[in-house]
Amino acid sequence: MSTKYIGFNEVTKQYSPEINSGVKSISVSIEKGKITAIVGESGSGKSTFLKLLFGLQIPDSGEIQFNGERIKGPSEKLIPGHDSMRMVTQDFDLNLYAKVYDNIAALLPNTDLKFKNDRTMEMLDFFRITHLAGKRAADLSGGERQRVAIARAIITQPEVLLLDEPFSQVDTILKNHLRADLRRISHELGTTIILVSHDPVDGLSLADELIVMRLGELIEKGKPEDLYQNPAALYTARLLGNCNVLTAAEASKIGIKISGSQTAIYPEWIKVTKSWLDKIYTVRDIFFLGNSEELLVKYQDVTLRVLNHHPGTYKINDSIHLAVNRHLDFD
Ligand SMILES: Nc1ncnc2c1ncn2[C@@H]1O[C@H](COP(=O)(O)OP(=O)(O)OP(=O)(O)O)[C@@H](O)[C@H]1O
Repeated sequence: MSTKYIGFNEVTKQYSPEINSGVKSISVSIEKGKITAIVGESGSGKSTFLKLLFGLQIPDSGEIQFNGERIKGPSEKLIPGHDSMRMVTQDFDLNLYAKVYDNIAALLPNTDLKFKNDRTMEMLDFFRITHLAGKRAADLSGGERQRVAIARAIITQPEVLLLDEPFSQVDTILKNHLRADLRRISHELGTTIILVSHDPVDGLSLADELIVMRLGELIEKGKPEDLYQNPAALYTARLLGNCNVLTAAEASKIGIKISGSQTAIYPEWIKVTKSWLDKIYTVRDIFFLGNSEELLVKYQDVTLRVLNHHPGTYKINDSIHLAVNRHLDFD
């Protein structure tokens, strides 16, 4: 049997015996060279997962293995944290009064100064921050600091890069850059990247694998497309897709027979049709999304959100017909 690259085996960490906290009985493996995103609502245990993996927390029970060896807890190491991993936290951990160049170079020893300088310049170039080399970290924007923090984390070529909420401080344009940077790190350097995000869309668009967490438990793991299209849990569909959720009675009212007690319908699975045989829905509100719009429609007391790719076609109070192409039923 081959050794798992990263493996959690029945890992539990509770911060307090009385209240539900931390993570519970997590068993999962993470593959080398992939980008894995841990997603879940606030307090679901995502950061705890990352801290346990890096060795900043020790499990109450169970074990975490990396390359066949147990991850040591903070009390077992002189400097907490695994030597083959680097973690970028939300506060970036930069020396604010040092220049960008020195923040990055400081991670390399002085034994080979040419190598140190070449490697630092390479990192600055890789992250398109050469022009910031002489600026103090304190004078950078949030997005710039983030790139410096990631450059600093990968200059020593760690096997694993752990990122806690990397997208929390960046706007949409920077988010696109950061996403591309992380893909490049993964593809060109072969670094295994594990990131935590409270916005599942970030995970959907970037990760090779998603781990879905809720209340400290692992709900499911899989490829983003698979989890989006065929989630095992309603929680996953809600988290990833902002789906409509109907009870069996509500579904029946709009002519859908389901096999469980609830059904999930993504807004893009509903089409506006021309058929006069279908039920008549009333457009109650319209939310412009740029290249599409979301229609809030109502039939009796059932409200649905529908994605319309042709903004401007409908007005509030218009009567429309709908066809539900797909739904996911849950017990
Ligand atoms: N040091 C701590 N002491 C006590 N409870 C903690 C501690 N750290 C986390 N918790 C609790 O453990 C649970 C999981 O927290 P964690 O930070 O891992 O979740 P998260 O999914 O990363 O949340 P968020 O998205 O809000 O950052 C939460 O209920 C939290 O309140």
